[in-house]
Amino acid sequence: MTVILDGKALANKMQANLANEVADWKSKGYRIPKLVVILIGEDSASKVYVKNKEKSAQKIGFHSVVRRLDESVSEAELLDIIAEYNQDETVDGILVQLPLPKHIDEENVLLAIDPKKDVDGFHPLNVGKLFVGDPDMHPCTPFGIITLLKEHNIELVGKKVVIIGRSNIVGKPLMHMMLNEDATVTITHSKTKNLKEETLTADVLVAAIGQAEFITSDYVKDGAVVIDVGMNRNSDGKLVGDVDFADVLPKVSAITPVPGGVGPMTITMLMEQTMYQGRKHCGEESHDNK
Ligand SMILES: NC(=O)C1=CN([C@@H]2O[C@H](COP(=O)(O)OP(=O)(O)OC[C@H]3O[C@@H](n4cnc5c(N)ncnc54)[C@H](OP(=O)(O)O)[C@@H]3O)[C@@H](O)[C@H]2O)C=CC1
Ligand SMILES: Nc1nc(=O)c2c([nH]1)NC[C@@H]1CN(c3ccc(C(=O)N[C@@H](CCC(=O)O)C(=O)O)cc3)C=[N+]21
Ligand SMILES: [Mg+2]
Repeated sequence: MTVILDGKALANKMQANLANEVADWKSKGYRIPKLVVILIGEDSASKVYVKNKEKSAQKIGFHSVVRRLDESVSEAELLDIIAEYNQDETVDGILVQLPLPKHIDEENVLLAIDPKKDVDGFHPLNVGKLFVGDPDMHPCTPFGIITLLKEHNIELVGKKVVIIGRSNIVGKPLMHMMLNEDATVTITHSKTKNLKEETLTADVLVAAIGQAEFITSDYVKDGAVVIDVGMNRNSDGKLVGDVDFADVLPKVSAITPVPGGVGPMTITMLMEQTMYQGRKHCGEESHDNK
């Protein structure tokens, strides 16, 4: 029997738990966590993610601020705005939506965010902590994938995990998290020779490519677990993953759908990490309910 790894269901459950915790804090007069999302320009895909994040934050009861900046904002202005939120003690999490306009250096921006407020886990300090096996703030998409697999008791110890895609926001951090779970990890990319030879060895196959329905059943070993990170529009404008779901389904033991798989988990981990910071700063010593 094939298990559909329902990210939406787990996201709803985890977000309901967070909402209960926030309601409890409210009743005690504690300060409520605040998440600031900085969105630059008019990229419509980015706006959808930002809207989903805002919806979840409001449902949980967090203070949620979306700071929209014009495409033409300078790097210096953006760094000043980040510094302002770093200093603001009522702000627990700061996220700058990627990708950035070309005139802004991504590394400078990620370095500017206080690592303690870096709910995306993209600051080099947090990246380094993950690399040495002592993570603090995690990148949300890979963290969501690990959380979903654990919820379904899918064993990772000693398993062969093959990741397609080596981005800093998905593939590379997931490689480290899988290593920290004692999996044996292979990472592949556009220069990989004989990709299929690699993917056919996978007990757990993760597609983070950005190409609609690229992975068909001939890439997948019988009984594998398939995780689809992709968010693509197909020719009819429908949201589809990097995996051809219907083609692969009969072959796998478990699979994530798109939508309703990894996406909602990404947002939930963002909320969890905002709460994680909030738990340190919204307790009895800081119950001024700002
Ligand atoms: N669900 C969620 O929460 C999230 C979804 N996404 C989605 O996941 C997908 C990947 O995102 P992201 O990691 O940012 O993507 P990037 O575009 O940064 O990276 C894509 C990776 O796929 C590799 N690749 C591209 N084509 C091929 C190919 N034909 N064969 C093998 N490897 C290939 C690239 O190789 P190379 O390095 O050689 O170029 C690269 O490493 C996108 O669809 C994105 O929208 C992203 C983040 C969160
Ligand atoms: N600093 C930064 N952090 C990010 O985490 C980040 C980013 N920049 N840039 C863009 C990518 C992409 N990403 C998604 C998050 C949720 C959904 C999501 O909610 N998907 C829903 C449905 C989407 C819809 O409403 O159609 C689903 O899969 O069910 C998708 C994609 C976060 N990213
Ligand atoms: Mg990218």
